[in-house]
Amino acid sequence: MTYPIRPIDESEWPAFLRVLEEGFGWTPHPQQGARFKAETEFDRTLAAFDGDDIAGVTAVLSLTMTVPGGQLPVGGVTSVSVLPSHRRRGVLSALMRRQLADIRERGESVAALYASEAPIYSRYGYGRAAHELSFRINKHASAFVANAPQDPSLRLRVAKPADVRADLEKLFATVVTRRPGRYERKPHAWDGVLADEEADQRGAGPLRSVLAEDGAGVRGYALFRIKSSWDGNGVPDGELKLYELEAADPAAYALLWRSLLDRDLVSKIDAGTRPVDDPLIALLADQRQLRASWSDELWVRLVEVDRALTSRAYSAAVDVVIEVEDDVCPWNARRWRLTADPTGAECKPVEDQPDLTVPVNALGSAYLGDGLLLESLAAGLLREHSPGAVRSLATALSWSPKPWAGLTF
Ligand SMILES: CC(=O)SCCNC(=O)CCNC(=O)[C@H](O)C(C)(C)COP(=O)(O)OP(=O)(O)OC[C@H]1O[C@@H](n2cnc3c(N)ncnc32)[C@H](O)[C@@H]1OP(=O)(O)O
Repeated sequence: MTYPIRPIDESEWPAFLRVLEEGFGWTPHPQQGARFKAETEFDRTLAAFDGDDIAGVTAVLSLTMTVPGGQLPVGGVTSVSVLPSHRRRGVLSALMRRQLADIRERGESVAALYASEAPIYSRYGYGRAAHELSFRINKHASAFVANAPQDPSLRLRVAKPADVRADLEKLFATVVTRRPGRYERKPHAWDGVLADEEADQRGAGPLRSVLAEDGAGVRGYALFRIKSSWDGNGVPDGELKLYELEAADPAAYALLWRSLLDRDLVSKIDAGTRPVDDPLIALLADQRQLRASWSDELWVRLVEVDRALTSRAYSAAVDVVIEVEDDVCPWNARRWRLTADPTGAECKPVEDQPDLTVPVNALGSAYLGDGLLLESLAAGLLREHSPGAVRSLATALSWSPKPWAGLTF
């Protein structure tokens, strides 16, 4: 069976939303639904129709994402859902193929997404490109190393987040270009970050902020909620749930963490998503106390391999012929010679013998600099024809800091 696919217009939003609600088993509260609609780019939605009814949906957000050495327009794939009555009939596959063709036509060479489940997207050429750590720290075991940075000119300011939105936006704009995977926030995204209706609080009180600043301005901020409680013996046992901690420099970063870890009446700090190379790991005297858990974060798809590979910077020189396997975007499936060094890159179609053969999702997983090509080689998922070719490409593609988006889209 085929299901005709087209973008929806605004009048079809309730039907589009219903498919998302059914797929995710989720009901947005009215303000959440309004924010969601406001950030939807209707000309970038797609719906698969069964007669007059929508059976499956997806959408793209036009993101400006940091990649190694710069920023790039990236198709941020979101809102993927197929009605439970229509699952496993190829609706998602049809939507994904059409969406990738649209993204290419739009001129974006890279697509990215957050996956609800890890097994879904590699078949469409997406690779696991960034990871996150969650920390669950006991305040009483959170001492810093003796040489943690300190800056006496820094002071803390407690403020209602909505009152300091301009400061938060300004600081965020200075840090967003520093780490691959981060993307610029539009006003709707900030509305979501700062949303504070009771349903957003989930029993953990209002959104709070603390800023680190000096005479010249704000150098960092943290956004969090506190769920206060006392145990049966009357000992304070509050929990601080951290949403964001951004800082322009190490001293502001250390001060903000210290202010959270030392918070009175709090015994546990739950940091839901942090980068895998979070400087807090080095600051803590006892890293085991992070009680970290690890998960995939962003998935990346090279929609046009050559343009994507020439749109980022390289850590080292490389000259390899890559044979790319790609069933979903056949224009990528050929041999490419990548010649790159820290001053620039060129990627040309060639007929030469390949140095390595890679599925396109392996390139996506290496694109933001996480160094995952060597992991794929060790797992037997790549074919190396010239010894050392994978290591050479992996070294050139690797980047510091490690990729992390930090906010679901
Ligand atoms: C970026 C985001 O928005 S992530 C959100 C994704 N959405 C959800 O998780 C909501 C709940 N789930 C759903 O709506 C649906 O199950 C979807 C969208 C995940 C899949 O839609 P379907 O139309 O059933 O997928 P489709 O029939 O095209 O499946 C294609 C292939 O993927 C496989 N597949 C689909 N979903 C999954 C899954 N969750 N886990 C493992 N394999 C899957 C199918 O088995 C099929 O494999 P095959 O080609 O070897 O037969």
